[in-house]
Amino acid sequence: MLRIAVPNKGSLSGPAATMLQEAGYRQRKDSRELVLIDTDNQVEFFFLRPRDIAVYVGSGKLDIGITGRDLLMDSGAEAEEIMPLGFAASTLRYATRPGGVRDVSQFDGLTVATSFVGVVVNHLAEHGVDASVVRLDGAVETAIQLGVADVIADVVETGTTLRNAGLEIIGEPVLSSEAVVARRRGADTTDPKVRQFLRRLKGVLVARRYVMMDYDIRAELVEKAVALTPGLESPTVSPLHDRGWVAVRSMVPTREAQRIMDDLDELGARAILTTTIHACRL
Ligand SMILES: Nc1ncnc2c1ncn2[C@@H]1O[C@H](COP(=O)(O)OP(=O)(O)OP(=O)(O)O)[C@@H](O)[C@H]1O
Ligand SMILES: O=P(O)(O)OC[C@H]1O[C@H](OP(=O)(O)OP(=O)(O)O)[C@H](O)[C@@H]1O
Ligand SMILES: [Mg+2]
Repeated sequence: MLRIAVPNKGSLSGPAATMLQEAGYRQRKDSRELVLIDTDNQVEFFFLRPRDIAVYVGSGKLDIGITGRDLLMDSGAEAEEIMPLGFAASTLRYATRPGGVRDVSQFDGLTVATSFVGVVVNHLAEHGVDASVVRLDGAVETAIQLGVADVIADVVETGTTLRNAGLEIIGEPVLSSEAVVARRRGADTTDPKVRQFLRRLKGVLVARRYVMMDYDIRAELVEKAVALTPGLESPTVSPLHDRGWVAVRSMVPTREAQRIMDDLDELGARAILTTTIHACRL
């Protein structure tokens, strides 16, 4: 049985559960359930604190885990990222009061508050800066107002929390994060159970990023049309009963679908349809 760590709370837990459900796995009905066995798929899910997941995976007690890249790097555990999952995207940024220091190079002698002590200590060392680091669990933004720190390093998505706290971002991003699949460093990913799990998640990612596009086009324009919709490998072109026309079927990136439909329409394509992809294996 494959043993998988899944976030039990916070920004990662809802999207992770949705992705696993779309990949065909059973999900817990009650958020207090700690373990769930999906016998049909031969998988055991352990619902754990996002910050602890890298530790369990790094110790080898669990085969695979879903966590944030920032949490994985901060943990110092013997675990590594094997697949980005595209949700819970954020950046770790330094911030301070307007008019304060502008960049990490000016942090000598200052105090930095953060929940990501491992990442921040490494970042300061890389820049040869001698600053103190204070570990806080959350709501780090308030540390400056209360005089606990001069600078904070915190997770930023929209920037609203920082703005509301009267702080501004300074310097370059410390780290760009998103949800990832992690495994023990160097672990065997040729294991068929692990490969099947990764293939299922990849299928969900592709199904989310692409739509299926169908259209009819005059046979002499088909080369121009397929240049607009090259598909992942090669589009399917089928003859229509009316010999002057062909039907084309191709996967296109969801974000570009409307522009491609405009371009195809312009070219003379007709009956241009897009349909969502529910699941796939490529
Ligand atoms: N507002 C946000 N938008 C996107 N990702 C976020 C946000 N806040 C945290 N994350 C990401 O979610 C992951 C989990 O963070 P964390 O464990 O702190 O959960 P949380 O969502 O902050 O919940 P809580 O602090 O209530 O436990 C991290 O990888 C972090 O980068
Ligand atoms: O840039 P924004 O869109 O405002 O999002 C970023 C905020 O979201 C998270 O806070 P959370 O609500 O998890 O509280 P926490 O600080 O207690 O973790 C994070 O720690 C930031 O404070
Ligand atoms: Mg948080």
